[in-house]
Amino acid sequence: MAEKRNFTIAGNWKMNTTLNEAVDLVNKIRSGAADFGRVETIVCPPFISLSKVKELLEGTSIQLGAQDVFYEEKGAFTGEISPGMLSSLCRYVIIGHSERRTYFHETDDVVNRKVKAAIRHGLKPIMCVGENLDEKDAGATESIINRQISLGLSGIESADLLIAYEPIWAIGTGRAATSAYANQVMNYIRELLCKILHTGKALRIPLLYGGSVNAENITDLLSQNDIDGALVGGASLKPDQFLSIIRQANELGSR
Ligand SMILES: O=C[C@H](O)COP(=O)(O)O
Repeated sequence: MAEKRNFTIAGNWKMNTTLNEAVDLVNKIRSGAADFGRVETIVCPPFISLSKVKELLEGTSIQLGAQDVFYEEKGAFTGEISPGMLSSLCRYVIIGHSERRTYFHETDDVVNRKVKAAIRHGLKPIMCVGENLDEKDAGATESIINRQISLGLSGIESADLLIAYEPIWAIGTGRAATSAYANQVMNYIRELLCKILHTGKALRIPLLYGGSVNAENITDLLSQNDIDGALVGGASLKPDQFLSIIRQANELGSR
């Protein structure tokens, strides 16, 4: 996808920031990000801060995302948040992050239901996939990705979504995948999407890389043909780092 140079940079704040800290963080990002118009910048704070962060982002081009959503519309599901509750607040929602798959036992079927529910409500899912270290070492990366994408997107024809490839062994470890490795897997994902969806649709789906992305490795990663952006964890909590990542994406997109 050498011609596609409108990058997407999403910050996943995970379970970090109180309401006050979220306000402080978004104010710093907002004031620094004004000139980076070629980049679709997304911040994904915890649920409790979505409403306030939405207010603070008004008048900017920075988009808001949630970190999860339930698939039911409403009812007796204590602690859950429905797609209808989110759709008036955010444009994006992360679904199937490996931390949810690992700690909250989310299956591909649950991920699929969530993706369908989000799309039904006009939210853009950022569906996460990725192999763990044992799977990588066993040479099973492609079969794991194949399963997660085929089942996660089962019955879905819309291209209004993003895929985040996050090798689990690279998340929060400071050891990002090499850009060549990430691009190879993401090229596989692109080809898989072309088989599952109409090719024209598949080519429109942004593929984000996630796993120890920082200001030092972002340009190298985004220089790869099949990497359209990044899902950033730890570095998205540091305004200088996050702004540097967006700035570099903007510069690369402007060339
Ligand atoms: O959602 C973000 C990813 O899990 C990456 O996190 P990280 O940048 O801290 O490795």
